[in-house]
Amino acid sequence: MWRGGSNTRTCKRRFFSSPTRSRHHRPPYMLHSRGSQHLKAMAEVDHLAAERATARFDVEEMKVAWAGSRHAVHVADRMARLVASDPVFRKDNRTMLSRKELFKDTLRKAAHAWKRIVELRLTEEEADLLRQYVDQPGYVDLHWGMFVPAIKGQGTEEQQHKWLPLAYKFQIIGCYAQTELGHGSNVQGLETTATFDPKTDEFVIHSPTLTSSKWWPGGLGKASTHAVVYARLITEGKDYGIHGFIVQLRSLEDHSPLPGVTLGDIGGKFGSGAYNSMDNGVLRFDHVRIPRDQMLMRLSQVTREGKYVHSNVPKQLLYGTMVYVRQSIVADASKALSRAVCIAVRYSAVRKQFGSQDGGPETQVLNYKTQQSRLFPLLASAYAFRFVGDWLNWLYTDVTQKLEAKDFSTLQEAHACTAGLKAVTTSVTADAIEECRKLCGGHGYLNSSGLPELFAVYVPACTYEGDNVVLLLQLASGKQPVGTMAYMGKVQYLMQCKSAVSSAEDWLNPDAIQEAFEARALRMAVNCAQNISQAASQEEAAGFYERSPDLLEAAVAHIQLIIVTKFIEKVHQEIPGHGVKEQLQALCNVYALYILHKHLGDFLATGCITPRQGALANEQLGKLYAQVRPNAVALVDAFNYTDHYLGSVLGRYDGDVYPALYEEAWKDPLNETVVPEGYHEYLRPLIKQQQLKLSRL
Ligand SMILES: CCCCCCCC/C=C\CCCCCCCCCCCCC/C=C/C(=O)SCCNC(=O)CCNC(=O)[C@H](O)C(C)(C)COP(=O)(O)OP(=O)(O)OC[C@H]1O[C@@H](n2cnc3c(N)ncnc32)[C@H](O)[C@@H]1OP(=O)(O)O
Ligand SMILES: Cc1cc2nc3c(=O)[nH]c(=O)nc-3n(C[C@H](O)[C@H](O)[C@H](O)COP(=O)(O)OP(=O)(O)OC[C@H]3O[C@@H](n4cnc5c(N)ncnc54)[C@H](O)[C@@H]3O)c2cc1C
Repeated sequence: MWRGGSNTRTCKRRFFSSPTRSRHHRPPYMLHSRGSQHLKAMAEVDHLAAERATARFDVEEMKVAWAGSRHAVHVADRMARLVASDPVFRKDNRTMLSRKELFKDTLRKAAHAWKRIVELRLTEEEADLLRQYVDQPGYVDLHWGMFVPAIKGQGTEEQQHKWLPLAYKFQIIGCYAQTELGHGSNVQGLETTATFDPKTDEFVIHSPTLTSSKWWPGGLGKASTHAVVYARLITEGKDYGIHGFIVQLRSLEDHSPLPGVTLGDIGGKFGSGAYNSMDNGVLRFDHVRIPRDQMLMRLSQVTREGKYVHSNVPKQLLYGTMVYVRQSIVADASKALSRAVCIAVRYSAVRKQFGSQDGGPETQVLNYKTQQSRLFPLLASAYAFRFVGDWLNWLYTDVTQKLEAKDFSTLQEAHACTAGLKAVTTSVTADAIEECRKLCGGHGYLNSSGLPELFAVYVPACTYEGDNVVLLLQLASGKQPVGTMAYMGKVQYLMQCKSAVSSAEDWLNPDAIQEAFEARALRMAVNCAQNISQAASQEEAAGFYERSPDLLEAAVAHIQLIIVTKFIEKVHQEIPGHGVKEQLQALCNVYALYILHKHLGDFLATGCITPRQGALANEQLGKLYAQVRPNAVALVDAFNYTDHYLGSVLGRYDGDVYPALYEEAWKDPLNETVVPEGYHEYLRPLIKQQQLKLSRL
């Protein structure tokens, strides 16, 4: 019932029928969209071969651990190669396109992707992977990611029967129109109205103020024909709060806006390329009429007479689509982070600076301890987010099944986990992409490094689907010691326990890590609760407001505990492949001890560990970095990304960075002419004027 989308890992639904399937068996380094001569040259050199030779584990098996199964590796590989080998999906020129060109390119790619999906009879799982590897935000994401899930989750069976087949075949294109100019975070503050008119059996959708204009919905600006619009339901003179309605916006004949509908794009966004491929839109309604049965009526209904009837389910199920997308955003965080880390690790192995005063080889920057201490925690975080993302997907599927059976007991836990994990993983990932840019020095600032665009396209994830601060504050409510909160049941022990760590190696014991993280999270939560009750002599809300910065930190501590716990659980499982488990163990320890080191103040202030134990954790961290070093390149190879998907001259599989950087520079439109446009208008007159002045002296 709550469910927005389907679990793509298991779904085998095919889109239409077709005679053939494509088969590609080339290794990733053959997948550049360049000429065959270049491919030949690339196959001959592997500047990272020495790095790959030092790996102490089976990379192919690590690919399986990363992807989740052999099947997942195989499908992802096939879809990535399908995209990389198709010239329509070229993206190396993206940052040089104008907004109009970029948008048209997005439409072309989406149409071509759909054509291939139908021709090759791809399953839903394959189609979604193809969408991901095309790697260009567009209306398709919102159509499949929010419009369809909203109808699935909030529509009655009858409504699903009517609307979903149209949406599945792209006979209509939908978006998710919730946010308004005046309100985004505060959903209950939305102003758009849907007033029932019993005379005509219709709802009248209206934007009463400027601030009630829908603002931001992706796909709305130019592409969508329909939207799920969130509006205040008014019937029999009473306001029943926010509900969802399916509203047609544009003609299915010529795409013109329907009467009473004003809509357009909200304008250019941060960075070149990046999220500018998306038509985030503005929408106003002037008394637009829709039939009553276009209110999404699974959770509540309005009868023909105008009576409001609420089904006996929690009203928060209305937010189900957001929960669905939040859990998919957590899975995406590990993808974005691993891309950035892959680029930074490979380039750091290629890049050399200093170290030789006599003309001998310089030092690979990856060998600098400072580079390792900045980069390896990010590598470990990528793996950590991947595994916690898998767990969250499981939790989401589980809660969805329970909801189908009218069991709402895990709803709050699922909301808290998706909200908190979305907030922490996206914030860390956005910062990490920027850190990877810096780790690549000056070349990281070039668009051809792929990092500026990756950052620009990723950073709104900290805001959309719920501002991260607003989401973290959601964790503070309704804490019952169940599920991931179960450790709170051990309050007496955790409030007074002392860590037994007495050597750096002791920090390799997962129990020691787990206990320190649990004690820290619990003590921070208890401190908050005490401070709130002290601050709130009159009412709890005042104390909550007063202490909200502390609550935020306590929420982060709780989420970090979940991530650490899920990583430890993963490593406890049976993991096949030579050395794979050992590498994951090392990365798990890097992740946990890095967080401990970074938030040492929390651990010390709450008395969970002593300053000496903190120092020992840092000592162990240094040893772990040395352990990761020879495996670093192979650990990013295990992400199994094609050069096309990475989109970075610095992150190339073959490490042949310099010719690629050089070649890329010449492709810039500024280099189309030797003498730039504007020379005769501005440069020449200036130079001549100065020459004239000088000759007069
Ligand atoms: C190329 C062609 C390819 C074709 C391919 C086809 C193949 C397709 C195959 C598969 C498809 C898959 C596709 C997936 C794609 C996915 C891509 C996704 C792209 C992402 C793009 C993002 C675009 C962005 C969209 C948006 O941003 S939408 C708008 C989002 N807005 C928000 O998030 C608003 C945030 N605010 C809130 O959520 C709420 O206002 C609030 C802050 C939670 C406060 O709620 P409120 O009710 O006002 O008050 P409270 O008192 O705080 O809460 C009351 C109560 O309710 C609980 N609660 C709150 N929320 C929830 C919840 N969600 N669930 C359960 N419970 C909830 C809360 O805890 C309180 O509980 P208590 O009373 O017990 O304390
Ligand atoms: C790229 C992009 C795509 C989007 N796509 C869609 C879409 O498809 N459909 C859709 O409906 N919406 C979409 N949105 C809108 C998005 O969901 C909202 O922007 C988001 O929910 C944040 O809301 P806001 O803009 O109102 O921020 P605000 O709430 O105004 O945030 C401003 C500041 O106030 C702080 N703040 C707000 N409330 C509190 C509080 N209670 N306590 C403490 N601090 C607070 C925030 O932390 C932030 O620092 C998109 C946004 C972006 C950027």
